[in-house]
Amino acid sequence: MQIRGCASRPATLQLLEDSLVLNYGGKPMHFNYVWLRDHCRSAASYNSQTHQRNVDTGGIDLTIRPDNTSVQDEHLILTWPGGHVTKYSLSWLAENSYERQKQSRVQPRVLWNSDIYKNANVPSAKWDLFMSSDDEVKKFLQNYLLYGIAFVDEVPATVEATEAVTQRVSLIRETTYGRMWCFTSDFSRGDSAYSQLALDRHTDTSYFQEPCGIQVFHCLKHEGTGGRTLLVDGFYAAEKVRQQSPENFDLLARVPIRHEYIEKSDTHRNHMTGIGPVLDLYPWNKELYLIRYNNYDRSVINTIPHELVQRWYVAHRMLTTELRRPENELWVKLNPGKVVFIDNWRVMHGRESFTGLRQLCGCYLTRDDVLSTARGFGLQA
Ligand SMILES: C[N+](C)(C)CCCC[C@H](N)C(=O)O
Ligand SMILES: O=C(O)CCC(=O)C(=O)O
Ligand SMILES: [Fe+2]
Repeated sequence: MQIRGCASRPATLQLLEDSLVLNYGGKPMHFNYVWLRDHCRSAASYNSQTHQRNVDTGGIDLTIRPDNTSVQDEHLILTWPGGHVTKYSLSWLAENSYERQKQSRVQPRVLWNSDIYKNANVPSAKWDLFMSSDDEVKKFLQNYLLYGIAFVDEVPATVEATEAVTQRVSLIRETTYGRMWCFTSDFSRGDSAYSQLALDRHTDTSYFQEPCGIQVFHCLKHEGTGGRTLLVDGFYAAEKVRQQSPENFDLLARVPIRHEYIEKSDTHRNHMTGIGPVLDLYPWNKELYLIRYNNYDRSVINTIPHELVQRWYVAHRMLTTELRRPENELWVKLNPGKVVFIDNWRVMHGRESFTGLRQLCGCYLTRDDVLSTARGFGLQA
């Protein structure tokens, strides 16, 4: 069937056994009949006020086929057995087709090494404007989404002000470390973060089944030396592995690894485990969306046979080599006033060893809420 309207682009339809092929805008797209009934946007099938489905999917005949199919005025019109009519705009179908999804990215990003990030001259937000202007928050979030890190400067050096900054973009994710936490090297918790030791690049809470989405740091005080913060774009490194060795990349994406946090003290008892691959990808477009990399908290590997163990270590080494390239390291001294937001699903953090009193406060944020705020500003997230 070939249909040509005056202002419309040509569209052709081909009816198959359980699906139809729509050729529109030069690309063939396949739509399954059950899918087409299930996604019907008619008032009876879909509540456009609440954006919720009314159709009882469980009641759709799995061998359903439309009695009649046509394209008119840039719309696909289907008449189903029983008379129900479904109307889709061709642009909606194109937008929501698998073929389109497969080609597009969920999250546009700028992958960086130290030079790329520095040359981009990404501005920091300023406390005053950040607290009063939605436009400033929007710009901040755009940078955060692209780079996986973003800064707010001139923030009063208090826990309250730090909390207020985070409330502009998300909800705080309370964990065993508290809601807002403030810590020094006092070993108050059974973890090396509470020491003066250097910490190699890592992601936090890899021992959660869903690692925290965002980490916020604000150094309220440091009377001593060292203590700089290290930031490394894990996705930049992972993509280098993908280029060099698709097999290694694939292994890191397939082999499940356990991380663990065990704390037994007079005041705290915790035993957390999370299981997942080092690299998590969306299956349909192979886009990377999460990296779990914490050599301190990685637990026993006993879920794979020995030949795979050897191959996994080789792949892990390749990733580690990329992560450790000096040109990929961004070092910043977090002075009081500078708040950093870190995408804990993407960007690794670490720190230099230090002397003296160093007080760091911050919190974790829920990823869903940060992304929701971003979408509210019209950003792609
Ligand atoms: C940030 N804060 C100090 C509260 C917690 C640190 C958690 C440290 C843990 N090894 C991890 O990497 O998850
Ligand atoms: O002390 C720091 O700068 C960061 C320590 C750390 O990795 C953490 O708290 O998660
Ligand atoms: Fe950490």
